[in-house]
Amino acid sequence: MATLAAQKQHKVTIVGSGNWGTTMSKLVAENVQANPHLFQQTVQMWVYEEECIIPKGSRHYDPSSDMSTKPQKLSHVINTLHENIKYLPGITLPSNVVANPDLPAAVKDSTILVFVLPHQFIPRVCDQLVGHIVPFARGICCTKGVDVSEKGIRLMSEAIGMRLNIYCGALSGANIASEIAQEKYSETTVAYDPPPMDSRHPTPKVSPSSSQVDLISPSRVNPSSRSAPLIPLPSDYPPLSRENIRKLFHRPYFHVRIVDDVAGVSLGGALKNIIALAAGYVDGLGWGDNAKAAVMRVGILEMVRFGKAFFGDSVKTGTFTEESCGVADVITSCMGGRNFRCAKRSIETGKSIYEIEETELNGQKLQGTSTAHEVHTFLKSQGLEAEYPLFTAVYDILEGNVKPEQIPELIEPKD
Ligand SMILES: NC(=O)c1ccc[n+]([C@@H]2O[C@H](COP(=O)([O-])OP(=O)(O)OC[C@H]3O[C@@H](n4cnc5c(N)ncnc54)[C@H](O)[C@@H]3O)[C@@H](O)[C@H]2O)c1
Ligand SMILES: O=P(O)(O)OC[C@H](O)CO
Repeated sequence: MATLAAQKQHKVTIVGSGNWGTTMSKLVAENVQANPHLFQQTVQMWVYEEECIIPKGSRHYDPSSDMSTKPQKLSHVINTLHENIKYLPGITLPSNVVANPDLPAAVKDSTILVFVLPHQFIPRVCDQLVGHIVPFARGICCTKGVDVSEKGIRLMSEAIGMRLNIYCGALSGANIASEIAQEKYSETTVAYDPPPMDSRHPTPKVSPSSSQVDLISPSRVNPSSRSAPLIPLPSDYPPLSRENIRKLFHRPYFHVRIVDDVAGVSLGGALKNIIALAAGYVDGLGWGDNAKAAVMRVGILEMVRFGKAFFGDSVKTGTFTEESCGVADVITSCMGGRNFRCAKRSIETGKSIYEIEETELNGQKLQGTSTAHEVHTFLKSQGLEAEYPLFTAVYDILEGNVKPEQIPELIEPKD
């Protein structure tokens, strides 16, 4: 009788430990416990090390303890208290989350790398990862942003995939981290279109109602732009099929829908942050919900136009209009996201949004401000600023070239 080859389990590392990074670590750690045949039981969480002190309002505050009186390494505090007191206070992390400030050690032998850093840090962190990851690792990018350079525009998943020569999918949705950390129901979209070599078993249907889940098409990350061909996953690991990737993220409170449109999912997450700034501006002016809905409508149209214009036919309109990563993320971000809140506060207080970010976010980072600049740089290089009046208006507001009160005239179609 034939014996089955001994199966290894995938080691998972979360690269990032901010508000979303820590939430991701929590839900992934719960899922590896639920799937011990697929995943190793410890989830490494890379921490960009800093010193912190337990604040007075924390449930862990104890004036007789060093942690409450002397600055401590954040990674040490997380591993001792099982709580990220700085970026996700009040949430207990499973004990199988291990905070690790040593990047090469955190990713050593990991076959699944989940990237959850603010997008401005991705290129430098990827440079530090070169030579330290297994060559057959696969990535999932949960970062919302784009990578703009003199060469043009790339998705963050592409920036990761090309730098590390790995396949990288994307996860994005209407996902305000603090709600998910409290296990309140939400949906997300995972774009995972794995190389055929990863799906040794037939890919099961994920949701019969989705028109997109059955499609297996070539990777959107152009393999020719890699320095070498993708390295197949060794056969003693479970296949990294869509279903197994889904098992890593899906929770009873975090519902995953899988699509194959990596570009659409990534662009939805990046561009909605510009729209959320516009929504914050009009709300800060006291213009109410109709005005917010107007900038959301125009923003969604620009998002679709942008995707189709610069990422080709692989981008599906439905990704923006039907999935959590599109319209739903625009809505949630324009109601309660940090970009929305900080833009609104900047109008209400007369302070710059950068000052609000610095003084009110306790180290958390806005993505919309830099994305507005990056998208503008790219559009200008194409001579197409006028085709994207809302994105351009937000850039001009940030630069002080126009006032938020001018948004209606700026986004009005020109004959
Ligand atoms: N927070 C959310 O609700 C949420 C939800 C979905 C997606 N996202 C996306 O996830 C990504 C990460 O956001 P977040 O909310 O986890 O982070 P955050 O804004 O809460 O925290 C900032 C993080 O950046 C780290 N950092 C600071 N300087 C650094 C450096 N030089 N190099 C590397 N890291 C550094 C900090 O240690 C911290 O972990 C963003 O792209 C964001 O848009 C966030
Ligand atoms: O708080 P924001 O504005 O970074 O948005 C958070 C998430 O992206 C919402 O889905």
